[in-house]
Amino acid sequence: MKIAIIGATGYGGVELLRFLQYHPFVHVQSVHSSSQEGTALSAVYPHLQQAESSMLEKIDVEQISKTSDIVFLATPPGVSSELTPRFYECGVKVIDLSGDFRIKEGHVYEQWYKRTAPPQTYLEKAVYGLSEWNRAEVNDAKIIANPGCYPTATLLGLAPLVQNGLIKEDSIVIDAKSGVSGAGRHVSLNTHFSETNENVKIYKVNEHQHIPEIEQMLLKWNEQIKPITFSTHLIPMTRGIMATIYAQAKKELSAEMLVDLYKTSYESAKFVRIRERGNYPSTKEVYGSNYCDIGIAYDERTGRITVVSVIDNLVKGAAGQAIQNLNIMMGIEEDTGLQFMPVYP
Ligand SMILES: NC(=O)C1=CN([C@@H]2O[C@H](COP(=O)(O)OP(=O)(O)OC[C@H]3O[C@@H](n4cnc5c(N)ncnc54)[C@H](OP(=O)(O)O)[C@@H]3O)[C@@H](O)[C@H]2O)C=CC1
Ligand SMILES: CC(=O)N[C@@H](CCC(=O)OP(=O)(O)O)C(=O)O
Repeated sequence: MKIAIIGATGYGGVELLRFLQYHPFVHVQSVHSSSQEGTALSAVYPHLQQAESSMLEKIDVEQISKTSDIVFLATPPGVSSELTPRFYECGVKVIDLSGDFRIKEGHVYEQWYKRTAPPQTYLEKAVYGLSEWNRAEVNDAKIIANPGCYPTATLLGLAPLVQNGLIKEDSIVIDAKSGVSGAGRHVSLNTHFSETNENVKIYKVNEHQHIPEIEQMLLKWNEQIKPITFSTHLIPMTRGIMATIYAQAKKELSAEMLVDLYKTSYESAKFVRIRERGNYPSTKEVYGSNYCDIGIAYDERTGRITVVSVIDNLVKGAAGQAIQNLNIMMGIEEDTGLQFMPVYP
C-alpha cells in the first residue's frame, strides 16, 4: 500500500512517519509541506536521517492521486475540508487527523470551530475512527475522521458505563490534562516554555471543540445522555493525556463489578488495558505507545464512579490510532506496525 503524508513537518505527521517506516505492508511514497517544498525532511527533523521519501514535496492533489492509494492529512483545521473532497473524487482514501470531518452536522462544527464546515455530502461519507467501537464502519470507509486526542481517552473511558446505562445521564464531568505537544509544533504564546513550565493552566472552559465530538458519540451509544462538563488543562510535560471522569451510578455498584465489566467490554481490544481494582494508570505508563490504560473506582459513600483514562496524545490520540484505522481498512491485524511497549521511564 502506497501512502502520502501531508503536514509531515508537524508533530502528528512526524509521528506517522516514525511508525510507518517499519510497517511491513506500507510504503511511504511521499511527504508534503505547504511551506517547505524542496527541503529535506532531515533538515526539519535531524533525527530522521534515514527516513524514506525524505524530500518534502508540494501538495498537488492530482499528482499525489497518481502515486498513492491512501493519504494522511496531519494538518490544521480547515485544510482537510478543502483537500478531502478533491482526494475522494480522485479515488484516494483519506485518513484525516484534524477535526474537520468528525462532527456530522455542519452547523455544529461551525459553532465550535468558528470556521466553515466541509460540504455536507462529504461529511456524510466520513466515518468516525474510534477504532475499538467502529471497526465495521472503518473497514469500509473512504474517509476516516480520526478522533481527537481528548475524545479518544474520554470515550474509551466512558463507553462501558454509557452503553450499559449504568450512570445518571446528566452527571458526566470530565477533568482532562494534556502535555504541550497536544498543541502542535507551531509556536504560540500559550505553549512557550516560560508560560507552561512549573504551571498548570485551564483553557477553553466550556468552549472546547471536543465537547460536541464527545457528546455525538455518547448520544450514539445512549440517546438519553445529557450535555457533559468537560475541562481541559495544559500541564508541563511533552506527551500524554489523563482524563479523569466522574459520573453518578444509577444503582449501588462495586469496584469489582465495574472492573469486570470493563475487562469484558475490552476483551478483544489489543490496545485497551484495564487495571485491577485499586490500581490507576499514569501517563508515563503509555508514553510513546498506542495503549489506552484505564483504572476504575467506585465510592460507596457518594455512589460516584471515577474512571482514569490515559493515552499518549500523539499515538493513540493521533498517529497510532490513524495507523490502527489504516490496518482495519486494509483488513490486516490491527496492531501491525504498532507493537511497541511504552518508553519508560
Ligand atoms: N498534536 C496532537 O496531539 C494532536 C493533533 N491532532 C490534530 O492533528 C492535526 C495536526 O496536528 P499537529 O501535527 O499537532 O500540528 P502541527 O502544528 O505540529 O503540524 C501541522 C502541520 O500542518 C501543516 N500546515 C499548516 N498550514 C497548512 C496549510 N494551509 N495547508 C497544508 N498544510 C498546512 C504545517 O506544515 P507545513 O508548513 O510544512 O505545510 C504543519 O507542520 C491538527 O488538526 C490537530 O488538531 C489530533 C489529535 C492529537
Ligand atoms: C494541548 C492542546 O492545546 N491540545 C489541543 C488538542 C488539539 C486537537 O486534537 O484538536 P483537533 O480537534 O483540532 O484535532 C486543544 O486542546 O485544542
